[in-house]
Amino acid sequence: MGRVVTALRFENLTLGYDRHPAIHHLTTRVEEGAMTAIVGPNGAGKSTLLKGIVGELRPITGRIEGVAERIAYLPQISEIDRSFPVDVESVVAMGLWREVGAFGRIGAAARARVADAIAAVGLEGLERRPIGALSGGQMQRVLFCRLMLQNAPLILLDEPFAAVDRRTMDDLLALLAQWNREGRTILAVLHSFDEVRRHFPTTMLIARELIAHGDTASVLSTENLSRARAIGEAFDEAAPVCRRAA
Ligand SMILES: Nc1ncnc2c1ncn2[C@@H]1O[C@H](COP(=O)(O)OP(=O)(O)OP(=O)(O)O)[C@@H](O)[C@H]1O
Repeated sequence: MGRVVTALRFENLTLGYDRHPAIHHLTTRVEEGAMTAIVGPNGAGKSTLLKGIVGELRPITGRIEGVAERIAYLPQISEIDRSFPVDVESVVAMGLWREVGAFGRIGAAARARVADAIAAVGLEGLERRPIGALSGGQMQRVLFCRLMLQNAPLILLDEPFAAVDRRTMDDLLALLAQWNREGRTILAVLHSFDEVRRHFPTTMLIARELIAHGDTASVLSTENLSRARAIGEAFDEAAPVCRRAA
């Protein structure tokens, strides 16, 4: 057995908006090199959890430990502005900004890496196309390509296969598996249990709180899923701030 190292530790973590908790009292850990799906009903707090990990949201209570210095984060596609007049190659090259700086010139070696990454996601020939003129699947390939260049040990993805065709999803799942084999930790918010069961060995099921976290087959039990559904349905958006002891 290899050494098991904790990548992320959540300690009594509560995250929310205007002090109103979206997810509360989460205590669990994600091991380094895990390939974990985050699932739960609509409004369960899945996107909120990713925002907490990247530091877009500060904990209301509790903490997150072990966050890698470099995180590659793919937000929901709806949060990405595609009207910005920029082409495929430029968006992909942004994946190198940590290495070359925001306004740095890209040298020949970096340019070759960008070209290789574009080829790896099957987008050769589209380098100069404005991102506003891409299909949903092509755009998601561009974003995965940028993630690839970020070369981060921790990769967070929020519904990466929404609005993509079957072929693109299979190609992108293969990329995720490859990144995971390279030792990267992957956390992905997903809705399709088929993909979760087939490709993600571990799953975290949340519904405003942690329902279960562990090996995918046990987490996605009928009992756990109906508990998650019941908590999701019972949640009162107008409820007062949580009173449970911290
Ligand atoms: N910017 C915000 N301001 C206020 N409340 C928010 C904000 N973003 C999310 N929420 C609320 O926080 C709760 C959790 O939302 P979140 O987006 O994390 O859920 P989710 O599990 O990702 O849902 P879905 O599967 O529908 O994308 C919801 O009640 C939502 O209305």
